[in-house]
Amino acid sequence: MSDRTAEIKLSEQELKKLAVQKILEETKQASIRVQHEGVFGWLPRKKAVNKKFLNNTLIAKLSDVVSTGIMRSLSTNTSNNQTHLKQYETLSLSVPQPFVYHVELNKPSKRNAISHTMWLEIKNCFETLSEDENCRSVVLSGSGPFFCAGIDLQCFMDIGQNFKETDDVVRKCKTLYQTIKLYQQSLTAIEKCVKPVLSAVQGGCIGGAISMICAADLRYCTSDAWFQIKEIDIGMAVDIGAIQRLPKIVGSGSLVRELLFTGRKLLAEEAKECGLVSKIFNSKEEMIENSIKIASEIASKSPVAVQTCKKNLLYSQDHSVDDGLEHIAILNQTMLQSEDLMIALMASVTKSKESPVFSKL
Ligand SMILES: CC/C=C\C=C\CC(=O)SCCNC(=O)CCNC(=O)[C@H](O)C(C)(C)COP(=O)(O)OP(=O)(O)OC[C@H]1O[C@@H](n2cnc3c(N)ncnc32)[C@H](O)[C@@H]1OP(=O)(O)O
Repeated sequence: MSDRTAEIKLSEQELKKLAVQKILEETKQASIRVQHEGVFGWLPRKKAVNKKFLNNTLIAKLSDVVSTGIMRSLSTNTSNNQTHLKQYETLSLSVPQPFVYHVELNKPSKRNAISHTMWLEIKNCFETLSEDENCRSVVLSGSGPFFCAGIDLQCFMDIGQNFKETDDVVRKCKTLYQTIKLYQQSLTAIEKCVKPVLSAVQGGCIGGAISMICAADLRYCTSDAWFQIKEIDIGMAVDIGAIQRLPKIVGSGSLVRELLFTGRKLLAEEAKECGLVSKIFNSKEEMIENSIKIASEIASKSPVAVQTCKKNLLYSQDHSVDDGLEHIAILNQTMLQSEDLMIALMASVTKSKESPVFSKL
């Protein structure tokens, strides 16, 4: 037996002795605890958690994930402004901040009234932005002094023109049904866009434009803004979303009915009071600047977290609390495994002054 083996044997014996001593000591302590706590006193006591140690371990473990995440982000985060922007006839698109898209209804000479082309382009635009990994939030506004005058009245003329092609009621119904469904889908594309949509209203917001902003996530306006569910004055019931969405936004069924049945104007202050808008600004410039700022803050957060919030908000809107909870549990069993969680957690734990960088989604 070498000296070295003897040395180890000796320390093993020593270790055994120490272990026995430790067990006896713990047993003695436990027997004292049993007198006060009953049978649970036999359970060994856990040492107090060393928070600093935990913190450091967490940081060390996460830094690997983060550095690979950041590297991947850096390699894909080409300047957002260079992204090829889709061209539309009735909408104007810009990217005022990284990952923030600004969609403007762009027919100011017609008070941004929604023509057939604009209905189609809104649908296409928001479906595209929902998929676009360069987009994380959207500001929706109207160019010129007026947000939107509702449906372009020419649409009704066009429908009338189509009617001339047949006398048959079923065929006429088909034309109308398809048109209504298309316009509904156009605004639903705003609601279903997984990137939060902030609507910003200046001047008037009439008829179909109210249904439009009801499909957005956030609503702001200027102090000169007014809102009017004008459909009643043109002899029709709203059929593109305000009846379904407005009561869930303002809460007062009485007010919603008053606005629907009378078509009276709702001014900015009252719109804020009832919850239709959450902020009022003094001017359009201030409103757009602040909307972009808030959109930019949203864009700085984990896209996984933001998009999951929006999906679950949307789902929960039309389901029971239990169903909504099940939906988020199923979503988050996947989302919580994303690198985004680690990256955000790391920035939070280290109180980093730099915003965390997330990969595109
Ligand atoms: C299947 C059905 C689906 C959806 C249905 C939706 C229903 C609705 O949206 S109901 C609401 C319909 N909209 C209106 O009734 C608004 C009518 N317009 C106005 O009341 C006013 O024009 C105004 C919006 C209050 C603006 O007034 P002002 O600033 O004084 O400008 P004007 O000189 O009146 O208008 C400038 C220019 O814009 C044209 N225009 C305005 N609104 C519409 C519109 N909705 N459709 C088509 N064109 C509109 C107006 O004709 C003027 O055009 P010019 O060529 O300069 O004459």
